[in-house]
Amino acid sequence: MYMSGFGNEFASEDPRCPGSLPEGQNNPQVCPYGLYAEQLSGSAFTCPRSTNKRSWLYRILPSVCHKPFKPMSCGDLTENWNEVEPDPNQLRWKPFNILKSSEKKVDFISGLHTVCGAGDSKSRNGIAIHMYTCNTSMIDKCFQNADGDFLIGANGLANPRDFQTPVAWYEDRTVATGYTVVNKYQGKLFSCQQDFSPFNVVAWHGNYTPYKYNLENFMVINCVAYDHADPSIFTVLTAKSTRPGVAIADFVIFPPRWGVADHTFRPPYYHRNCMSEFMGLIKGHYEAKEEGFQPGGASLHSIMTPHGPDVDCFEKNSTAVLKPERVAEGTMAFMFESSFSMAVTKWGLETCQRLDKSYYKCWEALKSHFNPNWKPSSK
Ligand SMILES: O=C(O)Cc1cc(O)ccc1O
Ligand SMILES: [Fe+2]
Repeated sequence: MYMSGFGNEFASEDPRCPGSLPEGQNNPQVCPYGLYAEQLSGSAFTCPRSTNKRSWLYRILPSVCHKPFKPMSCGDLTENWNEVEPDPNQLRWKPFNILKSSEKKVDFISGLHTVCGAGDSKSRNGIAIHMYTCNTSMIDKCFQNADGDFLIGANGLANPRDFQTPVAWYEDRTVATGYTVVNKYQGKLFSCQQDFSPFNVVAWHGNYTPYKYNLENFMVINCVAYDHADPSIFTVLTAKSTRPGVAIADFVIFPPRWGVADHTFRPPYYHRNCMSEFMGLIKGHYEAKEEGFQPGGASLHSIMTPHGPDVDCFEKNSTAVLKPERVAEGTMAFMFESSFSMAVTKWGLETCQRLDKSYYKCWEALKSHFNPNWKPSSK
């Protein structure tokens, strides 16, 4: 069950415990049902009210009831941005491998591999892009990320009502064999043990919440006259930096839509960007590259690294008869557009063995169409 809305003040009680959310105050001397009150803050206390985020959780036991955190193996999760030498080339990865669970059990945490990033979790200014591939559920184990939320920000053309926040639900479960809480803290993983399930929130209220959003619901706006609008029109979420308009990362998608622009080369243009562009394909074909960029794969076009449509896309769309047509049908590609100049990790460049070494060839056959005798009338 979910509640709909973006940035709302929500309130929720598990229906098994009516009245579990204290009325009129956050800290009654004794909470209903003998629950513990616990605040989860998502902004500094001193942020102006309009940007302040926090939720009040009423739990069976507070989160603090755990044995000390101990460092654990981070696998291929890293924020060492100096592992390999900088590489300004266009990079493209084939679909990342998903191991069979009979080969090796990989859960969400051990399945996290850092591909690239920049900045630093200590100064809390930066970005890291991880690939996860997993084949195993986490049993009696959960994950918290003290370094940042996985994807947050303000809304773009995603309708607020399509953001879905879970209602309160608890399990009152003692785990004698131990429940593991894994914490990502300053780029490293730590784990601790406790003897109960942390999914014990009976009631809560507030505006700092997890949510899910179905990308298929995005209300697409596109050019209805001429020229190619830049992809900011497809922004789902923005992680803002301190500079207005300059994002730590915009999360942008390329959803199915109508292409109707007149006298226009409709696909993405050739460009060099003062931002980094990390792209992934979830399904279908990306409009600027019908081949090579595969679902489950990725690409990185670093700051000022030239890129654009491959030769087939260019030739086809330079001569196409421009009728209204569906673009990207059955497709979902996404991009993190970031103001950070990202470093690629050793895993991303070497260990994963998914780098497409022939990527640059998709532009090799582009030929000159230059005609010095061209006259405006020959248009
Ligand atoms: O490079 C890309 O494929 C992403 C992209 C798409 C687009 O429509 C305009 C600019 C841009 O960077
Ligand atoms: Fe681009």
